[in-house]
Amino acid sequence: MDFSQVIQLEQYTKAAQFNPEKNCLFTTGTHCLVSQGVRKRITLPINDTAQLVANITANMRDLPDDTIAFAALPFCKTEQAQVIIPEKVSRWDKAAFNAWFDAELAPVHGQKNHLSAITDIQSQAQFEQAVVQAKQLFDSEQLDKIVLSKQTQLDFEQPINHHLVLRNLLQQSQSGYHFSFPTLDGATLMGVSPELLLKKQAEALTTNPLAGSIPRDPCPKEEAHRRSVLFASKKDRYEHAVVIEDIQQVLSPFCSKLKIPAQPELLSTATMWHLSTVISGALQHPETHSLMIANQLHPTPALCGKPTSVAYPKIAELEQHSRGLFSGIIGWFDKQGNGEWVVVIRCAQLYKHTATLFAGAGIVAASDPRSEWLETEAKLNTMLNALEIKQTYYAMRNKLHEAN
Ligand SMILES: C=C(O[C@@H]1C=C(C(=O)O)C=C[C@H]1O)C(=O)O
Repeated sequence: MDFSQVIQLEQYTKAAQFNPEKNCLFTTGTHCLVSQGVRKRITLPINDTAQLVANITANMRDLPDDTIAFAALPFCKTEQAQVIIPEKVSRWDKAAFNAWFDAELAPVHGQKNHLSAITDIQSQAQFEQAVVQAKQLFDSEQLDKIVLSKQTQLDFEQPINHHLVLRNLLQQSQSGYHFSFPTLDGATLMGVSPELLLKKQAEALTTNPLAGSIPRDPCPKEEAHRRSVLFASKKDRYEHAVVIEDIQQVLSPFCSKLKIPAQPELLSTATMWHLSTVISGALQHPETHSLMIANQLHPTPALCGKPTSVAYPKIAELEQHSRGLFSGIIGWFDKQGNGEWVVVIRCAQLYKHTATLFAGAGIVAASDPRSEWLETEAKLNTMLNALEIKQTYYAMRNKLHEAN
């Protein structure tokens, strides 16, 4: 599917309205893909990439040529990918979808989300302690970088209003890749990722890794200061360089051309600044499936560490919980293997009265444990804003802090 071609705007009928608890959504650039119905739902192991692609190809073989599927792959290679092949996928202009969704939402505007409790799966002290422990690993020179994350569970008085959260995500983050995916456990994985792992269209490849971050600030003067601090930060430039080096190693064997800018740029989301590099390439074999490459890039050192084989088991040890789909990858692909994959960050798993939020930060030898914790707090703001609970969240946090 080539999104550079003119897209026909399809109007939904009342009977086929988009429901975040049932349908998949993925936005990219100025377009939005939304699913209707489920033709097939499958789970597939991801530890063997060639087998994964063979399984996917076999499952799509007898389907019409214009079939599009959505999938979410977990962080951990011993877990399974969830694939949804819908009955139908509509392609919308993103602004038109946004306006339509907002208008459709009018009757449920009143149903706000009221936060009742916060449960940290790792406390601030535990997270900072894990950073200290990780820094000791750098001393023994086993590791260049490791990404540590936390999960926070938020409980609400009523079941979460999924429509409202998605509407807010679409409106608050104009750029980025919005996604909504109904997972097998009955939850909805919803968020807006700023990070493109891979876009593949015929022979053309693009990836846009982010690593090295600083929270945004409402004051323009402070904002300008933060941008220059981030751009000049040796610690963040190193964190970023480790990712670029790894991606270059994975992509080179696939590509006849690979263009990697000599230095990163700054990219902003609604809440953060990041160091960003847009890498483009041409494939030697244009028929290579996007997942063949994406599953080998995943997890990059932006979400895991370097070397991957050392960072991977250390993450399990230091975080002491499973990431599940968080920091995995999510995207769409067509029968020809074209597709787009983004990393599962700035998101939440919504289930009945509960939202589980995820945030991580890249740790290198020069990391300061408190700053890394604050970075993860700032990264939660995307979802706190979308849930419309930021003020209550911080008020409750302060109370918890005082009580301890
Ligand atoms: C892990 C997250 O973000 C990742 C880590 C980053 C960093 O360490 O600077 C930046 C972007 C992402 O690659 C997250 O948002 O939860």
